[in-house]
Formats: sequence, C-alpha cells, structure tokens
Amino acid sequence: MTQPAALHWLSTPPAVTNQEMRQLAEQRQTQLTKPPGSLGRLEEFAIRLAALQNTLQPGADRVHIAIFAADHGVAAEGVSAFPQSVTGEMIRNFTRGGAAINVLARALNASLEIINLGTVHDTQALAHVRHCHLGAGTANFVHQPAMTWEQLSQAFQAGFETTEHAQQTGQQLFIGGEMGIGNTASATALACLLLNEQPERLTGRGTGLDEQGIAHKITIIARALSLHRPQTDSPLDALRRVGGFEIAALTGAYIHGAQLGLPLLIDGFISTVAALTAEHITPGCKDWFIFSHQSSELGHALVLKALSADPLIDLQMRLGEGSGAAVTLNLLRMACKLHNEMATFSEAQVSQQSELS
Ligand SMILES: Cc1cc2ncn([C@H]3O[C@H](COP(=O)(O)O)[C@@H](O)[C@H]3O)c2cc1C
Ligand SMILES: O=C(O)c1cccnc1
Repeated sequence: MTQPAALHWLSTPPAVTNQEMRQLAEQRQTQLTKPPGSLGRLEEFAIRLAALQNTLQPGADRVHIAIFAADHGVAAEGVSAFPQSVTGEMIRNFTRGGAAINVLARALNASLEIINLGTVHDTQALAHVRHCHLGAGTANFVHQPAMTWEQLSQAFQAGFETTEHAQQTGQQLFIGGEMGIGNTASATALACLLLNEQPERLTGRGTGLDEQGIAHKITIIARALSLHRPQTDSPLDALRRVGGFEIAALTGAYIHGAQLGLPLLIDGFISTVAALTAEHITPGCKDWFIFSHQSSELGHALVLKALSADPLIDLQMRLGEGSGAAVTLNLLRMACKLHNEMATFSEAQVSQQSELS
C-alpha cells in the first residue's frame, strides 16, 4: 500500500514568518537602554519570537506541553538499558504527577497533556491520558516496517489534533516531548536514513548503555538499515519503516504547528529527529523551530547541524519528556520581558552611543 489520502494535509506549506515585524523588533532592541548586542542571544530569541508571533510584544507565558508515549518492537533486541515495561509505568507516573516533566510543567504554570499511542502492557484504562491506541507498540523494525501506513496516518492525526488544540486555546508556544523505551534506537535509525549516515556516527547511550551495549545497538541498527535503506523511497516511508508511534505523532504535531504559525520549542535528540523528519516531509517547518538544548546523546550534535541549529543551552541533559525545552522556557520568558519592558534611550533620557565610536 502507498501513502493514504488522509495524509494529504502534509503538503500544505508552513506559515510565512513576518519579516517586517522582525525588523521592527531588531530596531527596538537597538533603542533599549543597553549597549547594542549586550543581551547576547536573549536579543536574538526575543526578535525571533516577535517575528513568529507577529507582535512587538512577544511572550512565552501561555505554553502547552504534550508528551507522546508508545512502545517499540525493537526493544526486544536489547537496545535499551531499561525494560520495555517502563514506558507504561512512566505513563502512570505522568498521570500521578511524579515525572520530571510534571515538576517542570507545574513550576512553569504550563498545561501538560499525555497522549498514549500504544504500549505492550495495558495502559488503556489510565485516567488523565488521551488514548489514541494504534497497537501494542510498533513491530520490530529489524524484521519488517515498524508501522503500517494506516498506523502512521493515525499517529499523524494525533499530532495534528494536538497542535490544532494548542492554537485554538491561544497558546503562545508549544513543547512536544516523548516517552518510549527503545526510542533512541528508532530515532537513530531514522536519522541515518534521512541523512544517509552510518549508525556508528549517531548511536549513543540512550538510558545508559555501556560500551558493549552501544556496540550491540549499532549492530541492530545496521541490520535494520540494510533491510530498509534499499526500499525507502521518501522521508515519510523512512518514518513508517523505522520510526515509532510517538515520533510520528510528534512529527505531525510539528508540521501542523508550523502550518498554523505556532512557535515550537524543540527538546533533545528524539524530538530533534522528529523535527528533522518534519522538515524533510514539509520543507520550511524549521522556520518555526526554536532549539532549546544540546543533549548529551551522541547523535544530537550531528542532527542539529543538519538543521543549522544552535540551541540555547547545554546542561548535559539526556532525559527527553520535553524536559530540556521546559528548562529553557524561563530564558525565553526573560528575553521577552526585557524586550517588552525595558525603557528606550529617549524614554529614560539616557544618551546613546556617540557617533565617533
Ligand atoms: C525511568 C525513565 C524515564 C524516562 N523519561 C524519558 N526517558 C527517555 O529514555 C527513553 C529512551 O532511551 P532508550 O532508547 O535507551 O530506551 C525514552 O523513553 C526517553 O523519553 C526515560 C527513560 C527511563 C528509564
Ligand atoms: O536527548 C534526548 O531526548 C534523550 C536522550 C537519551 C534518552 N532519552 C532522551
């Protein structure tokens, strides 16, 4: 079967960013009572948000965080330091407020939504979760495509609905996150297909593999690539063959967010691979991405480079769940406040830089 008609919305181009607003915001930065450029990258981020939000008063107060969770068939190959049951157990933890992202969402006063796309252990009865059950995890992509076209299409639909709802409820920024044991192997295989890379250059520790574990993970990914690489005919097909339900949903959320003109704050390795996939499927999406942090997962630097991305911070985090993006949110909030609330030279009657210098 080929690409279903339900995926036609993917060819709608991303929204166009407002370059005039960008210039106005740049001008305002030069008029604020500080030496030009002295707030460094905080200036750049306020200017970017002004252009993306189409306002001279950018903000990151109303933020929605969505965590997409699902299991991976490739976990059966022993590619994670943790057992597959952890995906379902963590979904339960999210519902009880005990995960890192719960703590961060509370501290940031951001809304948090958990989307369960399908786990091996039964999690379908959990309350406070949006259930979009596509199966008991993906198939093991070492032997066959991870998903059917129908499953891929439904995962995209779950992502579409998430950013659609975020936009309708007036959110200024969207953070996507993921949970799924084995998903660094899936994201690595996907990045290898999209960037025509070898797994040795991208495979990292994930949840904490040792050197032997990494060597085994590389062998598994290489085996999968030798099966899928010759048959993959599009970025969408690459995602279907070696991706995960949650990675596909995140990709769909990013594409639709970019179509709506919703700024998207991107988390670590897995989320950045979803962002790369979104850009390959619907070129121009990356105009709407703000890269939050550099993860210590080995492949992240290379994938960021492929997107010409220079993230805000590097705290050597490697958790996922949208946690790195959430941690940088206060920096964006400060950047906006400075941009919006500082006095200009003329308002404060402070002399500007002399002509001679
Ligand atoms: C308790 C726990 C909480 C997590 N939260 C995110 N991840 C992260 O680790 C997983 C990917 O690593 P790998 O590919 O090595 O399995 C994903 O679920 C990711 O979100 C977690 C992992 C664990 C163990
Ligand atoms: O960078 C990430 O997102 C990441 C890295 C390792 C494990 N889980 C997530």
